[in-house]
Amino acid sequence: MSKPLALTLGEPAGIGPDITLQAWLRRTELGLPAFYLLGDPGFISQRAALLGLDVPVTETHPGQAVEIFSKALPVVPTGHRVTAQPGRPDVTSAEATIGSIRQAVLDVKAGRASAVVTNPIAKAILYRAGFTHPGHTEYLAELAADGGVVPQPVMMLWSPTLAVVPVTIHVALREAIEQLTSPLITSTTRIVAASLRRYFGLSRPRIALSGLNPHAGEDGTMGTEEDTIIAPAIATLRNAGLDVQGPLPADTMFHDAARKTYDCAICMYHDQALIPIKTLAFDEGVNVTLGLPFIRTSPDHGTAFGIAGKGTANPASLIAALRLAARMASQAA
Ligand SMILES: NC(=O)C1=CN([C@@H]2O[C@H](COP(=O)(O)OP(=O)(O)OC[C@H]3O[C@@H](n4cnc5c(N)ncnc54)[C@H](O)[C@@H]3O)[C@@H](O)[C@H]2O)C=CC1
Ligand SMILES: NCC(=O)COP(=O)(O)O
Repeated sequence: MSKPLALTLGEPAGIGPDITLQAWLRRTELGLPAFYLLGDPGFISQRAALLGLDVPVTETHPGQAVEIFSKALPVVPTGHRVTAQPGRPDVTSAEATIGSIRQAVLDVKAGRASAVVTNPIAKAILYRAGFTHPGHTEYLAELAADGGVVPQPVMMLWSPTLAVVPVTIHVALREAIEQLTSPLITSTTRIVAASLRRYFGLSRPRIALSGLNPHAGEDGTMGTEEDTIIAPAIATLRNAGLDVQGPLPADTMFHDAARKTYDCAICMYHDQALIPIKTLAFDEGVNVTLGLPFIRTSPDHGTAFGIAGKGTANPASLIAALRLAARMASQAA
């Protein structure tokens, strides 16, 4: 791969810096794709020293990152000084965190990077600093807007054993039910099907849609959204030639045999989708944003403030995110 991956700073008081350093240290052993970190070189050197990790850091620009990567961690400065202490987040880091996401998108749009990989952010901390987007997923869609048109971003959590998509994303459960419509389900499913074809090489992806209510509504006795919203969406999708099954009871669609019948499970709300994958594949799960004009992946976990700066953070999910971004980029090339 000729272009590097652009890796964002994330919340600097969290484990993002720790897992970035650990991933770089394992680059040769694991044959990782080249990446550069968008952040403050001095800050990342300090975290390496705190963790006792021998990671040389080189301040650079994206064009030199691939060459530098074998010898040092390439860091592209964003112009924000970072002073965060592990486990003690505060709003003063917010601009550095947000600035690195903005810069990563500029880099990928300008062809300087092959994909965006994000380190975890602490949403509540960014909200306190005035950030108005629920999370990366929605913010990246705003940054991807073309001529004022914001694409629909779709959150997919992917692992070798399971891929899941929540139709509604970062909203309260009550609001998720209100947001649920047949057009939202069909547009989400179309984006998922197109992305599985384009980036994952599945010529005819098999998609399973969950119900919303217990037992998928039990014939309308435990809720009617299956009949009034989800089944009509499935009919539209089948008429368009997509391989879609459902609505399936969410409690019985994730066991071993059931998972073999589909390539991706589309669920109606955040926890319905994310609980099964984080239970089955926390270490290798990757959060992918579909529907954007560029590739974005991320570890499936959050900032883990309790273990930041302690040397116990597992870099496996970030490593999986780096690998998947590179795989998607080469599949799409
Ligand atoms: N993509 C992103 O930016 C995401 C950000 N978050 C944010 O993270 C913050 C904390 O969220 P939580 O629900 O506590 O989830 P979390 O994933 O940060 O932590 C959950 C548990 O898993 C452990 N853990 C997480 N990652 C680990 C790793 N790499 N190695 C070892 N142990 C690990 C933590 O120590 C904790 O016990 C929130 O502010 C949330 O908004 C959460 C998920 C994704
Ligand atoms: N639970 C997943 C999550 O919070 C990740 O959100 P995003 O920041 O990638 O939009």
